[in-house]
Parts: sequence; C-alpha cells; structure tokens
Amino acid sequence: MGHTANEDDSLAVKAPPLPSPLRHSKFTTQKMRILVTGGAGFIGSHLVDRLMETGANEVIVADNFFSGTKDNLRRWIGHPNFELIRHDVTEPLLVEVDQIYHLACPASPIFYKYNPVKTIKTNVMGTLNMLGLAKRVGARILLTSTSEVYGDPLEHPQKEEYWGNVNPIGVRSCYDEGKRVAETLMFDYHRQHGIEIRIARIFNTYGPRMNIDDGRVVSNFIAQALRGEQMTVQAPGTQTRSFCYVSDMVEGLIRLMGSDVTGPINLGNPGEFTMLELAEAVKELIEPSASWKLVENTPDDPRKRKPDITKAESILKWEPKVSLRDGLPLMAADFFERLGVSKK
Ligand SMILES: NC(=O)c1ccc[n+]([C@@H]2O[C@H](COP(=O)([O-])OP(=O)(O)OC[C@H]3O[C@@H](n4cnc5c(N)ncnc54)[C@H](O)[C@@H]3O)[C@@H](O)[C@H]2O)c1
Ligand SMILES: O=c1ccn([C@@H]2O[C@H](COP(=O)(O)OP(=O)(O)O[C@H]3OC[C@@H](O)[C@H](O)[C@H]3O)[C@@H](O)[C@H]2O)c(=O)[nH]1
Repeated sequence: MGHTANEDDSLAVKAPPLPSPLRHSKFTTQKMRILVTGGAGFIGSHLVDRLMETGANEVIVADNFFSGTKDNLRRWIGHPNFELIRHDVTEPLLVEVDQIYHLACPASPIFYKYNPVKTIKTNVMGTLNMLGLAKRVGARILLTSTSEVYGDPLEHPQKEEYWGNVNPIGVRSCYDEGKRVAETLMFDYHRQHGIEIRIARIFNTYGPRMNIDDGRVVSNFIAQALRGEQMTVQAPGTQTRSFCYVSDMVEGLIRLMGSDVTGPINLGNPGEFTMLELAEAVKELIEPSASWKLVENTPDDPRKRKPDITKAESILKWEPKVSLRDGLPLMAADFFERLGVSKK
C-alpha cells in the first residue's frame, strides 16, 4: 500500500499529553512536583538542593544507591516537601509528577564498566520506564546525556550537530551507546507521543560530594594528593578534558528544563586542559608536595573533548561562571573534611 498524506502527517510531532488537573487548580497553590532519578548521586544531590531551596517544589528522589548515597541528601530527609525512594529505574515507577529530571545511571567509567549489561539496562529500560511515566502523567522529562555520545571525536570542539565517533563494541559502549539509545528514545517518544523532552549533553563535571573513590580524574587527583599518594596520570597525559563546576551545571539543567527547546544542548565549561595540566593545577592550588606518575590508560579513552556552548549561551543565556582554578579549592575543602585530613 502506498503512503498517503495522512500517514506522512502521522510522523509530525503530536500534541503533548495534558498535565495533571492540579496544574490549573484555582483554589490551591500547588507546588511543582518534581522527580529526580539518580538524585542521591553527585550532580543529582546538588540539583535537589537547588530545587528544594526555592520552597516552590515537592521533590521525589528515586535512586538505587549503586553509586550515590543517602548522605548526600541528609539535609532534606524528613522535610515535608521531600521524599526518598529506593528504586531501580529498570523497573517501572508510578508517581504523580509534573517534571522528571532523569539522571539515574552510573557515570564514572569504573562504575559503568563494572556491570556493563546493567549499565545498558539502566540507560535503555530506565529511560523507557521514565518516558512511559512522563507519557502517563503528562510530565516534561529531561535526560542527562553525555559528551561521551561524541566518542573519540573527530571534530573539535564538539557541536551538537556532530554525530560522534563511538566504538559500538568497546568497553565504554555500554555507557556511550546506552546514552545514544536513550537520546533516540527521548526523540521517538517526543515525535510519536508528543512528550515534552529536554536533552542535556553534559561534559565532565566536578565538585564537592563526588564519591571519593569514584575513579574519575578530578576526584582521583585530589584524593591522591591529600592522602600523600602520587597522582595517577593515565598515559599519555596529553589527552584533554573540559571541566565544569557543579553549581554551573545545575544552573544549566534548570534553565534547560524551563526553556522551550528540546535540545540536545551541550552543557560544559569550554576551558580545556590536558591531564598533566590538571595534575599541575592540583599540585599548585591544593597540595604543593604532590607528585604524579604515568600509568597505563584504559581502552578507547577519548583523546580530546571540549564543548561548543554557543547554543547554551544564545538559547539558555547560560555560561559557566566558575573557573577550574576557583573550583578545585572548593572541591578540595569538601575532600579535606570527608577524608579527615587537616588543611595545611
Ligand atoms: N559528572 C559528569 O561529569 C557527567 C558527565 C556527563 C553526564 N553525566 C550524567 O549525569 C548523571 C549523574 O551523574 P553523576 O556524575 O552525578 O554520577 P553519580 O554516579 O554520582 O550519580 C548517579 C546516580 O544514579 C544512581 N543510579 C545508578 N543506576 C541506577 C538505577 N538503575 N536505578 C536508580 N538509580 C541509579 C546512582 O546510585 C547515583 O546516585 C548521569 O546520568 C551521568 O551519565 C555526568
Ligand atoms: O586516575 C585517573 C583517572 C582518569 N584519568 C584520565 O582522565 C581523563 C578523564 O577521565 P574520567 O574517568 O574522569 O572521565 P571521562 O572523561 O573518561 O568520562 C566521563 O565523561 C563524561 C561523563 O559522561 C562521565 O562522567 C564519564 O564517563 C581520561 O583521559 C583518563 O585517562 C587519569 O589520567 N587518571
């Protein structure tokens, strides 16, 4: 059977499902009800702080505590506007909410490679479940995707239009390809069911509350320097990353959720550093006696990474404010406290 005009029309974006009637209630000033999956993790818990501090929201966190901890949320536990649910997003979740920030997914390469099949399930089934929830309750949903969708990029800096250079069968692909499928699912639910979607492509983010043994480079170097261990620079050390401080990232995520663009949109700090430069900065700013050693790298490590944030700047009026030199000492202060070492 040939295609008809109607069939082509059916490919157009559907109208979004209706939000809860409470959104338009005349007699109650209903707070915005927001679900944060992965809210016990590093970025998630800072996002929860911001959402709770306004007093205008009720926040529900769903987390399986694989890489996050209740401790990150301790100031909100018991608060009437806050609820914490131990929940794995690979299972469906039934809650009545207006917005969903979908962060749940291990992010450190050590954590996401630990159980790669589970990482894929988290990205694919987890995102499907959250999209199903968004569809049922008419919620807007934001996915925290990643710069890793660009793989080992052949374009530099990376613009949102770049399709990436990802090894589909490598040890990182459970995460990279998982996030790429998650983005696909978001767009298919948007086109097919009219779901309001927002996609942030987050570049390396650091700050207080990162798991001390998280395995990512900034937390490793600071913890190693404070413990009197040599910083482990993975060879060749000339690979680059662009590091964004967590408060800037949270501001970007909230602006994106409040905007009227689907994305994907890069969020990150364009300041680009080699790992050797990062080790030198930790030594200079945090622990002058620190030293580093070159160690073996892991397969498929991207050689360079730097966001083009023109879109975020023009559409969200967002740009990062905290430089690496200002952010590293803020993170170190938190690590000093948690490691129980005294500041020199
Ligand atoms: N920090 C970064 O540099 C960075 C960069 C790009 C993208 N991201 C994305 O941002 C999000 C948060 O990253 P983060 O740095 O805060 O990492 P994190 O590991 O601190 O937080 C992830 C949270 O998700 C939870 N989680 C994992 N699997 C789950 C599951 N199946 N069900 C429920 N909860 C689950 C963890 O317990 C944890 O609390 C992730 O989606 C990550 O992919 C982070
Ligand atoms: O101890 C270490 C750890 C890491 N590194 C190097 O530091 C660089 C960054 O590595 P990280 O493990 O911090 O993070 P990656 O940039 O590889 O991945 C990150 O990318 C963006 C997000 O999606 C995730 O947070 C994470 O996957 C790599 O080149 C790695 O080789 C070290 O030199 N020493």
